[in-house]
Amino acid sequence: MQVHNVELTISAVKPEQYPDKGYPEIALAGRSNVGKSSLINSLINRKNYARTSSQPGKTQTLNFYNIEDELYFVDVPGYGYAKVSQKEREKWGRMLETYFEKRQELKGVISLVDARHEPTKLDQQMVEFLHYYNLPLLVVGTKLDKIPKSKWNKAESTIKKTLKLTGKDRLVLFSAVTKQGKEDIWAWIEQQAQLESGAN
Ligand SMILES: Nc1nc2c(ncn2[C@@H]2O[C@H](COP(=O)(O)OP(=O)(O)OP(=O)(O)O)[C@@H](O)[C@H]2O)c(=O)[nH]1
Repeated sequence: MQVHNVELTISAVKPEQYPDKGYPEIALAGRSNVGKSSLINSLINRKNYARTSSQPGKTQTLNFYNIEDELYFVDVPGYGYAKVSQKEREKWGRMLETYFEKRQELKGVISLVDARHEPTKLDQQMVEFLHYYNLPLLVVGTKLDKIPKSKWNKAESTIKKTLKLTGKDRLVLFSAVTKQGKEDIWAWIEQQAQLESGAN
C-alpha cells in the first residue's frame, strides 16, 4: 500500500471510544522497547510519527491510526515494564481482553519479539493468548540488523520453537534500519485486511 495519509484517530481506553468507521484493524503488540514504534514508522514511511520513546511502556491506551481511510493500525501498549503497578497491569489485561475477544473489525495481530534473544515468558503468554482467541498471527522478530546473517536461521527456529508457532502463524524477521522484511509484513497485512495489494 502507498501510504500518504495517516492520522491518530483516537487513544482509547474503552470500547465506546473505538472508531466506528468499520475499517479492518491490525493490532501491534510487544513488550516495551521491542521496536514497535519503529516498525509502525517504517510501515507508513515516516521518521517519527508513532512516538519512539526512551521511556518504555508509557502508553496505556489503544492508539488507533487511520491509514489512508482503509484500515487502522492499533498500537497496543507495551507489556513487561517493571515499574507498572499490579493494578495498572490488571487494567491493561482487561483492556486487551475486551479488545481481542470482542472486536469484529480486528483482522490480525502482529506480535513483536526481539530477534536477538529467546522470546520471554511474557512474549510466550501473549502468543498463547492470541492462539486462544484464534486470531491470525504474524510474529515479527525485530532488530535483525543487530544479528549476523549466519545466525538468522537459528533466530527464526528459536522464535518458532519457544512461541510454539503453528502452521497458520507467520514469522518475518525485520529491521527498521535496513527495512528488510517490510514488504512481507505489508503483504500479510493486505491479505488479512483484504486490501488490494500495491507496491509500497
Ligand atoms: N538497530 C536497530 N534498532 C532498533 C530497531 N528497531 C528499534 N530500534 C531501537 O530500539 C529502541 C526502541 O525502539 P522503539 O521503536 O521506540 O520501541 P517501542 O517498542 O515502540 O518502545 P515503547 O515506546 O517503549 O513501547 C530505539 O532506540 C530504537 O531506535 C531495529 O530494527 N534496529
